[in-house]
Amino acid sequence: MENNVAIRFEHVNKSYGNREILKDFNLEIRKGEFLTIIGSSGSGKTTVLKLINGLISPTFGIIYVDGKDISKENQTLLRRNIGYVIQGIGLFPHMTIRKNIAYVPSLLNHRNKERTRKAVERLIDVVGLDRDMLDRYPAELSGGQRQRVGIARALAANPDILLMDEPFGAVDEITRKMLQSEIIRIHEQLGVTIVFITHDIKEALKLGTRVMVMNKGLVEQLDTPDHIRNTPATPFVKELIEG
Ligand SMILES: Nc1ncnc2c1ncn2[C@@H]1O[C@H](COP(=O)(O)OP(=O)(O)OP(=O)(O)O)[C@@H](O)[C@H]1O
Repeated sequence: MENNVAIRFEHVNKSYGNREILKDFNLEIRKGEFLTIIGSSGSGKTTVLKLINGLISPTFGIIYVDGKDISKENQTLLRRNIGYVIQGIGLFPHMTIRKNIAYVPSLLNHRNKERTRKAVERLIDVVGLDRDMLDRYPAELSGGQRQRVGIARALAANPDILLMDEPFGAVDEITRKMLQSEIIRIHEQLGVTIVFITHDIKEALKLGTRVMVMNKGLVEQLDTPDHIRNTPATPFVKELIEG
């Protein structure tokens, strides 16, 4: 496998009981790509994300991360290299923002407090929050600010891959726009591979270097935002674009 491939699904099938959710699913995501996934509810988007970080296993088929078959990898190490951001990220309410961000193995493991402090400050800068928020508690932040902390925490492990499941779903339109600009900047700055689920076609087209449209466990179209916009491959994609 070429070494510029971050994630690869090879003939993956995922069933829950006798319900087949993904059918002969194939996907290659290159390193540094920003892939957005959009599609009907229940089409298997979250299933794809959970398969990447080994939270669930395929029924058939193989998933490779950085060229390695993940079923043969140490799951803890795999997940350490993959950040996961979900809507309304569960911050620890009794810990300050500083502690919440530092609460990852790579920062906890070394005893160098100064290094941890610097790393946390760098992360809070990266997600565009003021440093004076570090000593507050999650309840003292707005929803959008908490979401930024969630991203900072996911980045704290210095992951190669960032999985984001509707991370901006619960915030107002203005905050959403700011978070979108922030994640584009973070992607450009850190070169991390991002897989991002959204229900908003505008968001999918704005953020993605490629967009995957899913419907009922199948890929309707996987293409650049321009191609999706200008040459929708199926009636489903056309309807999505025309809204
Ligand atoms: N643990 C489970 N057991 C049984 N069925 C499941 C399980 N997890 C998900 N499903 C089903 O699999 C299908 C795909 O779920 P998934 O969460 O991947 O969809 P999604 O595209 O992310 O949907 P949404 O946009 O609504 O979040 C759904 O029909 C869901 O009900």
